Amino acid sequence: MITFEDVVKVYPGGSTAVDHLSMELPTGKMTVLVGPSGCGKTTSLRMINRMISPSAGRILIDGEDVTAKDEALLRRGIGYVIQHAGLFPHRTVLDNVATVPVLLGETRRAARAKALALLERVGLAEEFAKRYPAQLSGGQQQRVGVARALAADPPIMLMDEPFSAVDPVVRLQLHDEFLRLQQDLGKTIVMVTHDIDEALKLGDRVAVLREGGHLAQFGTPRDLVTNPADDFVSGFVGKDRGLRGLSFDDASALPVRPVEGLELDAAGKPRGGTFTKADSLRTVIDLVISSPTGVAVRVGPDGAPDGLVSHHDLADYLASRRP
Ligand SMILES: Nc1ncnc2c1ncn2[C@@H]1O[C@H](COP(=O)(O)OP(=O)(O)OP(=O)(O)O)[C@@H](O)[C@H]1O
Repeated sequence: MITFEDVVKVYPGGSTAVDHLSMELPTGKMTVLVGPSGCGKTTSLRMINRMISPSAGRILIDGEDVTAKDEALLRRGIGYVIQHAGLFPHRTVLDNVATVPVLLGETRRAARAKALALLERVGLAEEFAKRYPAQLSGGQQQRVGVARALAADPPIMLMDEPFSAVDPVVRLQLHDEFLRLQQDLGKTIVMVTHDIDEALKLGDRVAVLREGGHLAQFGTPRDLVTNPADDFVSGFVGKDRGLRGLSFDDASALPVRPVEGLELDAAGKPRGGTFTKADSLRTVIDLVISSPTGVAVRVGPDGAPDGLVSHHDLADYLASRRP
């Protein structure tokens, strides 16, 4: 666990970047710091690995004050990924990733084998290994940045706007890949973004900061959407809060009608969009709205249709859930 205990940062010249920040970031989870420009996100992140020192208060990792640790040892346990990836321009992709394991004492051969495995892990084929960073797209560079941060296998990863320099389509793809990766790795991740959608999608916990380095709310994405602490948070989370809230509930309790006279394609699968019990209610609503027939088809684990939902069924179900 990473604990912020009443942390304050005042820069020379008097601007308060972080104001009495207290929060607990759980081990093995991803916590996202989000808020408008200048609210102290990057400053808070960099105090964790001591690139910046607090003016007051303490930051603890598993109960130990970071300032009590040897700085080099501390950083070895903390990977760092930044916007534009920050790769070494004159080293190949492979060497960018292999550098840290070599510094940590691995043989060049072992480090390269590890680097290749990591590149594959983040979705880069072997052919990219020999290229230089300038010969990659922004999204590919970002993947190399993540692979490089993972190379020392640090328990903690700090990520400062890692996905913001890539276009929106690639960004969504990177999000999904990253969520899958994190499911396997279970690192303690702290990520900074100014994009609330990114924060709500990726964060197990989200810290919303506001101007002057104040913590407006700390909670799960569901907490923020369904129970915003104040007008600032509800304004930041957005106007479609009601709809967003439905992305946190799955369709397991949604009643379905029996499947009758459903048109199937040659493979015996229903035409159009389908959902499973694990999909969110928001997904089901979207399917029903966009379906030419006005119904969405639920399928079982084998892909066979096992129920139908119409506009009316959805409206009735949502009405029945009202407190
Ligand atoms: N080295 C510095 N010296 C003086 N003031 C600084 C310094 N670094 C940051 N600040 C100020 O501290 C405040 C917080 O900055 P910080 O970079 O942590 O914000 P941020 O939320 O990460 O912003 P952004 O989203 O724009 O990157 C800002 O008002 C900034 O101008």
